[in-house]
Amino acid sequence: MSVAILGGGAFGTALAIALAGSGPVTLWARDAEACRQMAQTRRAPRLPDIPLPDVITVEPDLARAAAQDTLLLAVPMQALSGLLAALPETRGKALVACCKGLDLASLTGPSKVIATRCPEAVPAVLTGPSFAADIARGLPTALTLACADAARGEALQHALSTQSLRLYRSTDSTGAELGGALKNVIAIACGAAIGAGLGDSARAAVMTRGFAEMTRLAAELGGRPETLAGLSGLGDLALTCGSELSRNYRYGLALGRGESFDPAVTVEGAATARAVAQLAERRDLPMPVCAAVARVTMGELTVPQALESLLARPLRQEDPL
Ligand SMILES: NC(=O)C1=CN([C@@H]2O[C@H](COP(=O)(O)OP(=O)(O)OC[C@H]3O[C@@H](n4cnc5c(N)ncnc54)[C@H](OP(=O)(O)O)[C@@H]3O)[C@@H](O)[C@H]2O)C=CC1
Ligand SMILES: O=C(CO)COP(=O)(O)O
Repeated sequence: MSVAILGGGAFGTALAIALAGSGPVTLWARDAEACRQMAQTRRAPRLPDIPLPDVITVEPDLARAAAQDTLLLAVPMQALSGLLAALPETRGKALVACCKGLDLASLTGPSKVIATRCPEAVPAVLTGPSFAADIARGLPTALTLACADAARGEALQHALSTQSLRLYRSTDSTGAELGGALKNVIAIACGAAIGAGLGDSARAAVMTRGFAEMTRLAAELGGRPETLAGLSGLGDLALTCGSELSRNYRYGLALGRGESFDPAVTVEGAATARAVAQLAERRDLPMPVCAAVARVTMGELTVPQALESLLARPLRQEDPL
């Protein structure tokens, strides 16, 4: 199986470094000058401490990179549809989404975006708790490889696992991708809670009620609740809501402290919160934490106002769904 990674940011570079131990890998980035520098210096700008092994070919030409038979899509979620539209023939290829979010234009996750843009390809999702720097350093990591086609999913699981990167397989792409998308929204809420000085107990409450919202929306959209309890849901929620290495969590911290945040940093949870709020409204689903994150990140509510509205909700039974 020949592999190309499309997207030369932190995660794409980390995956390329991890997979380089198994054989040749192609790494495509959209900026030709950045590609030239990476090829020359064997360092990537978003992961500068770890050298690129020689078996990684840095490829500025998208068509040449996309000639490989397995393509790992490691661009931000809102860029996925445009990238897919630019790909040449993808018939029969495995297109593995590595992005975590919902597409604002279609309100769908990456596997549906792939199925819409590239109907002849086999969509899959690689998701779960993993910081790019950990993967690139070869620290032990467990992720979910989800593919509705069980046989192709098993082949991908074996091809993309390494000694330190352990993939578990699933056929529930919807549940897996929603876990990865929604945990970013909850991580913003947890960061805001800590940033506003509300304490660790409040963070645990937000995580747990946020997890109920994740499970509720995933079940509504056809995902399996047990998938949400796995690496792609609960596992990634635990990592992202508790570590300042997470950009979503750090963004939430800044919101809670009333500080600014660098707009150039990739924060997937903000757009995803807006998509979730629209989906929840259309389907009349209670998603109060996600709705609060959407309104705070759009500047419609302050963190104290969001807190007040969450605490004013009627008391209810503790049902996850
Ligand atoms: N970093 C991490 O620890 C993890 C990230 N992920 C997910 O991976 C995805 C990518 O994140 P990450 O690599 O960290 O983000 P980065 O911000 O590090 O990099 C984003 C990359 O995407 C490129 N890009 C942006 N827009 C486009 C576009 N329209 N077409 C082509 N390339 C584009 C950027 O190019 P340029 O530099 O030219 O702007 C950059 O190389 C996200 O969905 C994230 O949630 C998943 C697990 C872990
Ligand atoms: O998805 C991640 C960890 O699993 C990375 O989280 P951030 O995008 O918040 O940095």
